[in-house]
Amino acid sequence: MNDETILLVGHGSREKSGNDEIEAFAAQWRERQPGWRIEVCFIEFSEITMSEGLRRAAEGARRVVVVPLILNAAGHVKMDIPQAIDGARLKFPFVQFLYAPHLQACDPILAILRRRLKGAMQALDMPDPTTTGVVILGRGSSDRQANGDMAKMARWLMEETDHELVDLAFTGITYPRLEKAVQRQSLLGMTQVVVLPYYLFNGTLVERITRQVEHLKAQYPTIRFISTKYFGFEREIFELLEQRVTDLRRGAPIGLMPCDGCKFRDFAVEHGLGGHHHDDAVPHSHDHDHAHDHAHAEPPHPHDHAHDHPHDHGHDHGHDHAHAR
Ligand SMILES: C[C@@]1(CC(=O)O)c2cc3[nH]c(cc4nc(cc5[nH]c(cc(n2)[C@H]1CCC(=O)O)[C@@](C)(CC(=O)O)[C@@H]5CCC(=O)O)C(CC(=O)O)=C4CCC(=O)O)c(CCC(=O)O)c3CC(=O)O
Ligand SMILES: [Co+2]
Repeated sequence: MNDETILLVGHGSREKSGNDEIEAFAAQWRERQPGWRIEVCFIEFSEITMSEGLRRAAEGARRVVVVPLILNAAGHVKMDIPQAIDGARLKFPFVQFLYAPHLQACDPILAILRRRLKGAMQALDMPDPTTTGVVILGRGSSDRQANGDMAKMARWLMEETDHELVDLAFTGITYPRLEKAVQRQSLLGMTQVVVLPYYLFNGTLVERITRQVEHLKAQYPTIRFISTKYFGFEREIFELLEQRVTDLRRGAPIGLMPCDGCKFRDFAVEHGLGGHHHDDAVPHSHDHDHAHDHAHAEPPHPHDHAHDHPHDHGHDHGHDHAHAR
């Protein structure tokens, strides 16, 4: 399929090494999939903006598959990328643009967290998990749906391990912050604390986390701290993205997102944005947590995040969250 471009959308960072890692990730992906034409662009902090990336991807292509290299769905996934795609559709009317779902809080991501936690426990010489607190440290957003998905991961990790205390903290925007989570874990008698940054690549935030953990070590000399590596290059990330691409090519409905807790609901209703089905009494029983088990065909769901579904004319933005049309 040489008339198709995969456009990988990374977040981007002021810390150049983070952007270099995303380029390196794309290079590794090309090695895994030599037949695919893979381009890269960034939401922020790069000359290769989304509009530039979309232009490059559209060149000589009949179809562009936009694949966000993003963990959670907040403003970037719900607003920024769809807006950029809308712009590209106007500029390149003969190119079809498909929008894949973000990575999501799902079992493959949980597998990475479990591997990181296991490695940390080994590095600590396997202490008692009941006195070893865990803190999943997410970026945080003002979207409670995205923040809630992280809470789900903390819960799942607790259910899959012997750690009794798996907390969630955020680097910014929302609370609690790492310091508060550690303060609580200290009061509850934890003698080890494992910090699991929920990040894909290096950046100013990851570097800040490293400094914060050093600070905490000095502040709590009786607690042993360990902070694990971000997970952009893990096998599961490549596999999730590949699943996204093959699902979209098949035209499978994927990445269903429930409306519960969605911060753009009122905005969309107020502005009468077409295609936004928040008021429909659609049961969310088939809200998929992972994009893996989509072998069964389902009718398109209004929250189907597979934008520009090839068989879904006139409703090309499945999860129509308030992007202007
Ligand atoms: C350092 C900083 C940039 C700077 O100023 O240098 C930075 C950096 C990075 N953000 C990343 C990720 C995300 N950023 C957001 C959202 C926002 N990020 C914003 C600020 C900042 N982000 C600056 C620090 C401010 C501070 O001190 O806290 C906000 C406030 C303003 C804005 O950017 O619009 C806006 C809040 C919107 C709201 O209110 O909700 C979301 C959620 C979403 O989608 O909206 C995700 C998750 C994406 C996912 O889920 O993957 C990554 C990639 C991490 C990785 O690799 O995983 C980096 C790279 C790095 O760390 O350098
Ligand atoms: Co950010």
